[in-house]
Amino acid sequence: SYAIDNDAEVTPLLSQIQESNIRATIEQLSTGYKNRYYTTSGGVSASDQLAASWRALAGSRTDVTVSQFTHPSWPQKSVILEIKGTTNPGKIVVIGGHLDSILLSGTNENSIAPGADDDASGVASLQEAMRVLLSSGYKPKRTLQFMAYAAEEVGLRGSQGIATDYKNKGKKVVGVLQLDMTNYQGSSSDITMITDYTNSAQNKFVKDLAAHYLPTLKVNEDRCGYACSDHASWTNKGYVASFPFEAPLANDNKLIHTSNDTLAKSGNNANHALKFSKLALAYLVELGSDGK
Ligand SMILES: N[C@H](Cc1ccc(I)cc1)C(=O)NO
Ligand SMILES: [Zn+2]
Ligand SMILES: [Zn+2]
Repeated sequence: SYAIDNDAEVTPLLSQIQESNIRATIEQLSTGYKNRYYTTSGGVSASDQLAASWRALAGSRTDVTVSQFTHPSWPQKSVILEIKGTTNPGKIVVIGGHLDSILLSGTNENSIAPGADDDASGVASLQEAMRVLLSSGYKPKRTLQFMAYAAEEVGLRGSQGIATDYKNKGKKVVGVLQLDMTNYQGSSSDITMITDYTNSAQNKFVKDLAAHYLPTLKVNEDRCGYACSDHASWTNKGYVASFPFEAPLANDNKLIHTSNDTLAKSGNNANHALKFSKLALAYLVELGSDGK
């Protein structure tokens, strides 16, 4: 069962989450490259530059490491930042989003695929939670891992490679949260919990976290109908995963996978992504602070 009993730590950290930082990261990722496709120079550079910026956020903390996960059959690497747990480092809490972008019409070296919502928004949301946890000096009991997956758009391939590796090595991942598309508010609801290819007990925990820490937010649920993002890679390997999404299926961002998936289409702000960044921080601290 999931306890929600770390208000003393979570509440002050939540107030440090800033929309302007999330917006800046979405801007950088969606305009800094023509595309972030898993086989192009833009896709490779985006991975390398994200690793560099996460290393900068890590600063001099000796309990933090940044690595790139090499995938043998394509050039874009996934990026992983780890904050090692203090008393229970063998238990791992994972939060992820995907780094790559795509054009439905086909993607080559010069394609314009900004992927601002899909999924710069998810990476930016988790990165802002990471920044606050790192700069505050917060030390989790369990290990926290932040992941920017490669090659999600071409079959959840980066997360599948990582989840398979973790399973083969018997790594104890206690929970996974996926952030894919967090910044387009297609409906009046704030957070839509995806119920297929996810874990119902953890989904309830995430809903309870929203009710406890973000009580003004409207939370509902919906199905994807297929393995629609990286949470499915973890679920398929027997891990516990949840996927809070930007809107019900019927109201999701219709501009994804086109050259019009830009920050401008979300009002040039990250107000919606801000909610997911706060939810992510609450998830990481509540699950990361458990001694067992
Ligand atoms: N198909 C997914 C986006 C997506 C995810 C959930 C729902 I509901 C609708 C759409 C994708 O492109 N992920 O990169
Ligand atoms: Zn996506
Ligand atoms: Zn997509």
